[in-house]
Amino acid sequence: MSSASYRDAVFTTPLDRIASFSFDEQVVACFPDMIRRSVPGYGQILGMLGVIAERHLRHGAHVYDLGCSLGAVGLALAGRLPPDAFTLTGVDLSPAMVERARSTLAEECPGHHIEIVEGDIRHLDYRPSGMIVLNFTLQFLAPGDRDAVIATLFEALEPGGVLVLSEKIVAADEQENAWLVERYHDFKRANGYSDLEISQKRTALENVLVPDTLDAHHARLSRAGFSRVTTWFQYLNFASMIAFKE
Ligand SMILES: Nc1ncnc2c1ncn2[C@@H]1O[C@H](C[S@+](CC[C@H]([NH3+])C(=O)[O-])CC(=O)[O-])[C@@H](O)[C@H]1O
Ligand SMILES: O=C(O)C(=O)Cc1ccccc1
Repeated sequence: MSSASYRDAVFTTPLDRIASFSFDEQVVACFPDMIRRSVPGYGQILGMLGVIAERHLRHGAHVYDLGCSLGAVGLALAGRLPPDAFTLTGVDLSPAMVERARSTLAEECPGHHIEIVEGDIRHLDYRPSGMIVLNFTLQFLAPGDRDAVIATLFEALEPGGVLVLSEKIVAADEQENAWLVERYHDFKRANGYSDLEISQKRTALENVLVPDTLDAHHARLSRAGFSRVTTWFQYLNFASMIAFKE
């Protein structure tokens, strides 16, 4: 079992051919560093998820963390809520992520009821739940698959349940979007990434991470049946929404 975590150097050297970004062993080994240096507000969003769970979760309710990567959402909830407050299923498609999430959670929160399942969130048999979190995951699904997943999650939520959706977003206005993307690249530079790393990763993410506008997210959530949707967080071109089921 290797639990060492490395600095993200995935795109540091010039690559002849830039392969599509994938959540493989190389990414898993540096993922905590990669996501903290690349997603504005990542730590703040995780902290707030615990607060949202405290406020909205019925005692003992079930939580899904979809696209759980290394289980950060489960860890955040376990850090704020006692073991009997909730059960949680983390789901991820990447075997390397799942293997490491399991060992981390077993070590960090042994008393909590958290299981990690290797699977595709598009084809899961969901059980009734009080809270479903997609923390930067929907953006990796083919755009044509997104409506059906959100509709399924609406059905899985109990009345009073909440869906938290964090996403990289695109602004509809071209000038606004250009400014946000430029400042996002400045944010990455300030976090130690070189121009080469920024540009090679951007190429690797083309057609892999396809962002929607905030309006498209709100419209999709409304179509699925959510009566109220609030964007509770935005930092540059990264946002988090909460959708309420009546
Ligand atoms: N169809 C799918 N089914 C299951 N998992 C998937 C699928 N597609 C992609 N994934 C998984 O979604 C995760 C997205 S990362 C989430 C961060 C985490 N939530 C965090 O709070 O640290 C976000 C990012 O890296 O920007 C990866 O682990 C993929 O394997
Ligand atoms: O780095 C980027 O450009 C992002 O959009 C965030 C990100 C973080 C981790 C994996 C993939 C994308």
